[in-house]
Amino acid sequence: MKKAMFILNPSSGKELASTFKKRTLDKLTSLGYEVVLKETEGEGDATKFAKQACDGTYDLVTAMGGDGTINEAVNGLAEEENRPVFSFVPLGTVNDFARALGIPLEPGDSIEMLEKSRAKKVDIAKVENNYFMNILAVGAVAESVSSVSVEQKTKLGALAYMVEGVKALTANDEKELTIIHDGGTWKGKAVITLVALTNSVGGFEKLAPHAETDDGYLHVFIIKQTGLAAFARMGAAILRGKLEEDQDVIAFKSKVVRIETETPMICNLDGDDKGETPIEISILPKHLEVLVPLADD
Ligand SMILES: Nc1ncnc2c1ncn2[C@@H]1O[C@H](COP(=O)(O)OP(=O)(O)OP(=O)(O)O)[C@@H](O)[C@H]1O
Repeated sequence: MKKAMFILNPSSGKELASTFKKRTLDKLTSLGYEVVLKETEGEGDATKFAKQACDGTYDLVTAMGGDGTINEAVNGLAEEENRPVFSFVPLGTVNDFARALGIPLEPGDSIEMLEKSRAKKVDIAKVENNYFMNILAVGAVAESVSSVSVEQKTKLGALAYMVEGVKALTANDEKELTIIHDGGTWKGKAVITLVALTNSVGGFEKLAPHAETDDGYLHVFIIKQTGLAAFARMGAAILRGKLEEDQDVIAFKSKVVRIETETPMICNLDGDDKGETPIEISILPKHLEVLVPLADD
């Protein structure tokens, strides 16, 4: 019999988890899995459980929760040799990984999808001992995201990030950076540097339109200055999928990126603060097999 571990964060998505727990259990059982249910109680649990699922006896790990839980589960799988196939039911505010993979954002639909799915090999990125699937940010937005409170998130959802992001980006707080990449070294002042793996960043599905989940590259955007006028212009460019054409943006792709700053700066990985500069980011091509809808290419 096939075996699946179902990792569930009961606090995710305004308690939606309890509503969808039974449906997920029933679906996995009907697909022929013996299911082991693991409910998280706090930070690190999803990572610990996902690691346990790499003991060679599991075929599938299904995680249900927000981006935080999904990221934790991927971090548990990333280092292990016997990685089961991964799937997830998104219950978050933003759900960038789901958007990028074409996984339905409605939890019921993403549970149904398990029945008509295929395993796709996707890239993840590594920064020291941490892994991310969507985005690393250094600079204004990274600092601002860390200031969004749980209450703000619950009340305002993605808007909370927008409010803090706008505040930070319009402040035009430039920092001296050195970015070493496959094509050379860039030195200069920037407000924020983004390293994206997927097209969807912060819910904007066209921020990095050329980033494919399995293209083997880190997509770097250095935003040199913002201020109110530039911010409005870049906002419009993001909606058209043309950020890289903006006069104050430098964009390139690379397999390895090293970011150095004059003073240590917070790094935000998929929405959570993890460490400080200097950092070296590398891509692990097609490292994780994820269940996506059958129709997705
Ligand atoms: N039983 C629990 N009760 C409260 N918090 C928990 C529980 N289990 C895990 N957590 C915490 O929940 C957090 C992850 O929450 P979640 O998966 O909803 O991600 P998120 O990043 O807040 O989602 P999003 O920003 O997409 O809404 C982790 O910080 C983890 O420590």
